[in-house]
Amino acid sequence: MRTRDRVLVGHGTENDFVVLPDPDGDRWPEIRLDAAMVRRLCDRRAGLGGDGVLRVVRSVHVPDAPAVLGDALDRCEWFMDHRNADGSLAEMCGNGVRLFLHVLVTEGLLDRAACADGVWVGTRGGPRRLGAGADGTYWVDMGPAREFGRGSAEVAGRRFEGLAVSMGNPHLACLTDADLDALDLTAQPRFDAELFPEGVNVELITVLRAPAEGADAHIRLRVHERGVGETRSCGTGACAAAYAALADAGATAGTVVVDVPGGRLTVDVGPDTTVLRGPAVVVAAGELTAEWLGEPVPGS
Ligand SMILES: N[C@@H](CCC[C@H](N)C(=O)O)C(=O)O
Repeated sequence: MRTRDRVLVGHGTENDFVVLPDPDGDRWPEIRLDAAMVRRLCDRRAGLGGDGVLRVVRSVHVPDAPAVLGDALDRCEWFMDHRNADGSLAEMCGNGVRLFLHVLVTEGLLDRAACADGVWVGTRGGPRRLGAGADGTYWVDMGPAREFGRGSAEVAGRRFEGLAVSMGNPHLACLTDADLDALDLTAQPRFDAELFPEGVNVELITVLRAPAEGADAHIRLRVHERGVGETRSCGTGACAAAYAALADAGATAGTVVVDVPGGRLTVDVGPDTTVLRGPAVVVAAGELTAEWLGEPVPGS
């Protein structure tokens, strides 16, 4: 009988994840980590609860890694195999990838000193460089934001216009003067399926301090995530929102402080880079029980 499975729960600005260490790819193959298992793990009452699952696996054990990483496969020892809470795959996760690096360090799979200059990690959105800051936070360079038009979303009967931005995954970043606290984000926003054939993460953003020379811009956002629902934070959403706030002010670069319901992130937008910084926390570590897994219970 298989020994019980090690599992961790953690979060980045309260965007929370179930983390499954599977370095050699033999514990959680696709056939076992199917959509139904992801939904069970993320269930907040009958499972551990989370906005998604992160499988910590070496890239060589991920069947689709060569296709998504190409020549970068050699420099990406590790692969962040991310799933949304509904079981769907996502290309990228800005909060998850910081937690992923933190787990590599805390599980003894990577030396923290090795992250000082940055390490490459594989994702379905391509390779990403990330590292540990001296203050205990983590950073990730998402590469440049890619704008692909304007669109709109309907949230609780109200229409919001925004920029379509890819951070590897799709976003609609809507600047608004609406009272963010008063918005009901419980239902899936309606969106333009032609612009977003794979679905979209919708950010509603208010500008607290507009981008200006010599001072960081400051924005606040709420987000409805594809495959999850409203979450307390979204790292790629913060990057898309920072890009949209800068673009609205006619800027293409700058630092933007992003307040999310679960905390604070910082985004540095440069000509070819989007560097996201923020915390990552492991809350608990333990084992899944045979009882929950539906396997023979030892001693019974
Ligand atoms: N919370 C994440 C984004 C996770 C993926 C997203 N729901 C999608 O389907 O694109 C983040 O921190 O970026």
